Amino acid sequence: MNRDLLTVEHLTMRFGGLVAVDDVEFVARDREITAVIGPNGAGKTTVFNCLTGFYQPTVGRLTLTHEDGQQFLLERLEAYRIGRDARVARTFQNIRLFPRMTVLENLLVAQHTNLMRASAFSVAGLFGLPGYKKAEKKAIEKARYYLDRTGLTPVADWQAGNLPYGAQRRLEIARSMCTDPVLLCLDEPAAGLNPRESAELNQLLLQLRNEQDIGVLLIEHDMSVVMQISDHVIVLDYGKKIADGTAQEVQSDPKVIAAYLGEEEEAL
Ligand SMILES: Nc1ncnc2c1ncn2[C@@H]1O[C@H](COP(=O)(O)OP(=O)(O)OP(=O)(O)O)[C@@H](O)[C@H]1O
Repeated sequence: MNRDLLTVEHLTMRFGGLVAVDDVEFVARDREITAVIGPNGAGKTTVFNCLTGFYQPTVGRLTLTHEDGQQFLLERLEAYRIGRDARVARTFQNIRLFPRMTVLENLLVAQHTNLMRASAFSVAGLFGLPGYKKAEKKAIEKARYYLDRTGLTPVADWQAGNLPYGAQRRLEIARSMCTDPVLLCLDEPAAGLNPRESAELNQLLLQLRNEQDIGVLLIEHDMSVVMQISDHVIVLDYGKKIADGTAQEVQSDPKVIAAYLGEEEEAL
């Protein structure tokens, strides 16, 4: 079994009287795709917002463990440290690229922090430090690598905003990968994709899982994506976890079927 990457314990998020996430617990493993699913309003995005520092959970412990054993308690970190130090990357339901920059530029901007560090945060560093030249070369190599992995090399010089929708989604994933994440959180990556684009996305996510040392956490409504690529599925309903298992297991779970059909649980 792959090692535990993210451990979520007693995660609770209240907004006034509304309990959006209610004592949720799960584990996401390294080199696995873990899907978080559930009907509208189940609390999926709120879980992501707690993991990535947009919200401070009301209660809960979110432990991310790197391969070398170093642990990060995400609920105690500021959002920028969750990205930079704990190495959690995220995409959003709505595409958030720099539309007027080229595809390549989008991938280089993602590596801005590393480049600025190599320049010692100075103009002199930009022109004089050998470390900067090396970092710049590495950034370009990494961008080229992910252009290749995501099939975007032929459109590297296009403005990102002019790409077809499916390619924009792949670029968002490539951009996240350029920040060297150990955990990649994708919020509805298949939203708005046609069946062909959706199949390409499946291939890309499986390839990343197989080739990179990362865990993928996925919120997705498209069940063809969830069932085909997830190693592990967590189902939320009204903020509570109602199922946790393989795609096959949760698919046949009566509680999950009832939640999706809107039936009363007591009626089961
Ligand atoms: N900032 C907020 N303030 C108040 N209520 C919120 C806030 N964010 C989310 N909620 C509420 O929390 C509940 C869970 O919302 P959330 O967006 O996490 O669900 P979801 O499962 O991601 O839904 P969807 O599939 O529709 O995106 C909903 O009732 C929502 O209205």
